[in-house]
Amino acid sequence: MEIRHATHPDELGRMSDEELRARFVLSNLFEAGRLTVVYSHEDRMVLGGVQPVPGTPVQLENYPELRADYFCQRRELAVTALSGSGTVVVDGERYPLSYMDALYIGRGARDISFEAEAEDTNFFLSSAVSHSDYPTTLVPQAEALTTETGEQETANRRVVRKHIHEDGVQSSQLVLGITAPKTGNVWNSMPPHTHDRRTEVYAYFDLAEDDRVFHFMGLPGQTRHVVLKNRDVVISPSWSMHFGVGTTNYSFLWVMAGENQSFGDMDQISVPQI
Ligand SMILES: O=C(O)C(=O)C[C@H](O)C(=O)CO
Repeated sequence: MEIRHATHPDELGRMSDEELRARFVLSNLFEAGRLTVVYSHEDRMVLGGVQPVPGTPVQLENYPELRADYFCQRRELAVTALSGSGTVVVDGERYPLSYMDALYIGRGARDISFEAEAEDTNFFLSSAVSHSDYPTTLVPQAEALTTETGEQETANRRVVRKHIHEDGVQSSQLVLGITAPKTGNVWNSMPPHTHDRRTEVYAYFDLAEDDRVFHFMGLPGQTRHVVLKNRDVVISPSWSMHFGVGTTNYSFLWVMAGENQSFGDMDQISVPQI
């Protein structure tokens, strides 16, 4: 399991573009028949991707770095389908997952595997340390709390779906949803914000081969950016702004962990402050 260390804001301005990507961007998480996971010391989140081949299930391993008897001994896990459809099997119970469905798996689940029904089925994994037991629960896309925000005039009208959140499926730390700018809209998370109490990870998807998202990070007045392709993932430390603009519209999964689970606990940054 690859380890990504935590970052002080002072380091950001000194990093080369390559160092920036090596610290914050996870590329190539999704490879046919493989499960790839990365341990981030930002709120101890584990992030991963699996693209099972139909007919060949992939088992969630126990990684020695966790010093645990099994992956979810002290952790909760969310599995979200970014494309395709399949089944997540948790201790013998089968949970069908289609595009934009999410499965919350509570602490204590021992035996977890991933099966694909369709070609190009991609499941994104996000996990945080858990101090409570909450039931494993499927959240189909249609049952996510769905709202719209932003304005067409400023190219940021978008649909925000919340799958795991304070007023919905309970978790110890994870707060997770999917946002999709509408056709002709390209900006996300405008105006930008920080939430010093939570790390946030964005996994961009639904991008065509030739499209890219320019994702901005850093302190106000000290922004850096990374250029991301389909299914690239970017880690935002709690002190960092996180917003992006695409060469087209796209979808992105956002997942947070940290001190609280309050979605509204954020400090807005006005555009001139960026
Ligand atoms: O487009 C948005 O606005 C978002 O989806 C914001 C994310 O959910 C987020 O960054 C929450 O902190």
